[in-house]
Amino acid sequence: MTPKPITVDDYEAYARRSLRKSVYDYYRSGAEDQQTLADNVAAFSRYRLYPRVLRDVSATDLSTTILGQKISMPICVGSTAMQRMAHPDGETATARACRAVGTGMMLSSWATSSIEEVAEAAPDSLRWMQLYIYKDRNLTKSLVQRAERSGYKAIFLTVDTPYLGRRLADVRNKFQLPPHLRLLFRE
Ligand SMILES: Cc1cc2nc3c(=O)[nH]c(=O)nc-3n(C[C@H](O)[C@H](O)[C@H](O)COP(=O)(O)O)c2cc1C
Repeated sequence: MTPKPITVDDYEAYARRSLRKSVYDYYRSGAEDQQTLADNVAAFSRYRLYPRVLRDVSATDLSTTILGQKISMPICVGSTAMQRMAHPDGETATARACRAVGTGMMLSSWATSSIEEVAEAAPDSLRWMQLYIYKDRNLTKSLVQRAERSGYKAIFLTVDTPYLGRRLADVRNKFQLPPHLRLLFRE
């Protein structure tokens, strides 16, 4: 039996074994030659945790606040599109997981679950909405209004997508969203 994944690398290996190649490649790839992706991974590997010894550790606490909301640790889930390609529950499962550990989740504008579905799956969770500005300003406005009505606490505006990065793995795989799924803004 394959052991339960423990580290991020274990989960990546598990995903590689479990997902269709085009889906796995979509989740794991960066743009062009992926130099920024490699730089980001290298930057994270330079972080060091300094141990502080001979202190009172009887009640340790990683909690902090973000935009006035308390979270259990300084880690949240950023916007990542099309999560139902990995599991039928998709973004609703991510929202439940974030609630279970007491942190926040940013719902992608390219989510494969609706704004309302995610809110209903984890009603008292901390949720934000990531927004692209569409040429159709009424569509953009209606996404903001739906997020507000469903209790999302903030809008995160993504500004680097007038042109999408060219993701070579997706070009090679002729990546397409599986036909049984729809993007949130196309409902
Ligand atoms: C598979 C995947 C999907 C993503 N989807 C979105 C998205 O829908 N909207 C968005 O603003 N950013 C999206 N991003 C960008 C991430 O939110 C994040 O900004 C980026 O991955 C850099 O952070 P990292 O170095 O922690 O990966 C996506 C990233 C990945 C890897």
